[in-house]
Amino acid sequence: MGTLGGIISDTQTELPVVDLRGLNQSKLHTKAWDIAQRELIRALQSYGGVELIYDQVEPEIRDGLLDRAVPELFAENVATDRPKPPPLPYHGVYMYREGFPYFSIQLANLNSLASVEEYANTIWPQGNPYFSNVVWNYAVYMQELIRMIHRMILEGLGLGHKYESFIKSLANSIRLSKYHDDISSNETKVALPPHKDPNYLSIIDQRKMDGLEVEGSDGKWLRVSPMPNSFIVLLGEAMMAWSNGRLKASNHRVQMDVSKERYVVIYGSLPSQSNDLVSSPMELTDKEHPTMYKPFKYYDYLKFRFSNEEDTHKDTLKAFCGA
Ligand SMILES: O=C(O)CCC(=O)C(=O)O
Ligand SMILES: [Fe+2]
Repeated sequence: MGTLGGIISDTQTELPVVDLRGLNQSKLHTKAWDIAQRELIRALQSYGGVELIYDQVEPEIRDGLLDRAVPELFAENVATDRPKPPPLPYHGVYMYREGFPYFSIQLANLNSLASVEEYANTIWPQGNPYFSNVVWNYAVYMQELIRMIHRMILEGLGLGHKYESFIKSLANSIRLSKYHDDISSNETKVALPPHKDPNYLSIIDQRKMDGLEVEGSDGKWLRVSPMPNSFIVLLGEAMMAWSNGRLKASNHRVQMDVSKERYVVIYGSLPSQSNDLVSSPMELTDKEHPTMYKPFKYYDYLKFRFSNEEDTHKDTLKAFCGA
């Protein structure tokens, strides 16, 4: 344990760990940055996921979000007063999976404190400054981290010059999730079935309750048990397509004792609604890497994917836009 700026473990039983402590975008191309970038790419090529040690987020914000703001939100019965299904799958405010003790609230187009306040006002008519501030402060920290990861990915693929325009094309979202079933047995079971996220990247903060499992290249499930100062990052299908399959989308699931409550926060990057074409740059196609996916519109793919949810496509993205 403990190599600075590099990989700590990449055995087949654990997700690789990359240390980002001391790094930021003013440290581009220092030795530590280059090592971390290389190891990040390696992890995303073979697992589609990585544990990042990142200590820039104020502990009061992380604790406040997961220990207070999110539980208080779910205490408002947002999970039981289920409104109509959202107009766009994975994009409305409310999400759940039929038959699983999982419920999630997504705040899309997260671009200002006012956008969080607007949502908070729908739950608490007098507003809830604690909730709004903690969610927005967390989003600001995540924005910095997600930019750093995208920069490492683009540079690692030799496309650093596309970074600014890529970042401009992104939207961000935050999902607040709760897992719990009102049962007395302490049985461990699948609480969220295996899936790939459709977006570019997901940064998961689960803190005290484990449950996330990532499929390794040998098909075995790796139990993820992040350290208190780390985050789990998973690559989604849009990034796999953009990278022309050079990076892999992580297949993952949640397995846990659902008689206990588990809260999770996921910050994500995805194509913006006004410009949602996912098209792999031609630099990533050559003889050894023929085109894997035709350019596609992200929101069309979401509709396809979620209208085929019960379908048994082994690879939904390929079925939609495979070349
Ligand atoms: O709860 C977790 O750890 C991951 C949840 C997840 O994969 C999702 O909501 O897409
Ligand atoms: Fe997921």
